[in-house]
Amino acid sequence: MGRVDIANVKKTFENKENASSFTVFENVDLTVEPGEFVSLLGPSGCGKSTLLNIVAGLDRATAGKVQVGERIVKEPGSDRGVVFQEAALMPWLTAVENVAFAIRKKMKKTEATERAKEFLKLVHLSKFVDAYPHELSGGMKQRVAIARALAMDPEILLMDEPFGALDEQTRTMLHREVQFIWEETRKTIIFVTHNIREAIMLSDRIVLMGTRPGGIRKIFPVNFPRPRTPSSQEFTKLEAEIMEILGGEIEKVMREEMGDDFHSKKASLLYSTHRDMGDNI
Ligand SMILES: Nc1ncnc2c1ncn2[C@@H]1O[C@H](COP(=O)(O)OP(=O)(O)OP(=O)(O)O)[C@@H](O)[C@H]1O
Repeated sequence: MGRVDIANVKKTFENKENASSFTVFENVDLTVEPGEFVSLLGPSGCGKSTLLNIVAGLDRATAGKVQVGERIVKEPGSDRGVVFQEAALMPWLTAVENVAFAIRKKMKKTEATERAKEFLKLVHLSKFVDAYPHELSGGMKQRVAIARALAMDPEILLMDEPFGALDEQTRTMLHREVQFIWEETRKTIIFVTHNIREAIMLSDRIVLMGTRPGGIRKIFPVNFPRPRTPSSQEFTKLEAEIMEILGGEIEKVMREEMGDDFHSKKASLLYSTHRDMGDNI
């Protein structure tokens, strides 16, 4: 239950127009234990979303295999709930109707509504069950999306930069929320992020991915207790360790994208400014 095995996975995208191909990553091996919270962290384009989509069954691996428990992943399934950066709620339905819609085939309407309310309570939205998406803030919409994914009772929750589009304050609040949900439900969570602090705040382990060649660079266990404080010594020490490798990966990406315009000093300056602002990188 809830265990994810990613074995020797490779992903190549074919470009039919110019008959070329591009391998995003290969030899990716990762086991996520039941109830574990694992973040995928890495520079833009290293394939975090691609890997998550393969686990979700929304994309196929070119080689290797992904298993959830004993089942080989070939397509999306109710054992895996996905939350994306945009909540993608149906604007003509209220919060409770949005959540109930996702489970209405499995049970009677009244039961689906009750269950939807239960999960909106879990994400602390009881007061907003009858609100329409346009009446909700970005953070609230994401909480509805999380409630919708949880209402299907998946073994695994796959989250693709769920807070990437939100402001810092809302993101901090939702970190607490996700931590609470994870502690309450003990779902296995795989969480894609650009943000080192977010990864350290939430995860049991952080999987650092890189590019050219794409793959896993290093896995960092986060061994200190929650709730975690970014100013603590153990937090900043781990942040610096991760940054050391991630900084090099980001420079590689920038060098490739900017060609002759690239200045390594400028890149590290830009990077540390973003870091000091607690920003995404
Ligand atoms: N359908 C596709 N066809 C061709 N190339 C693709 C496709 N989807 C993704 N890619 C490429 O694969 C690489 C990995 O993309 P992916 O979105 O997984 O990276 P990422 O690490 O999640 O990036 P970001 O953090 O910017 O979202 C990128 O170079 C991207 O352009």
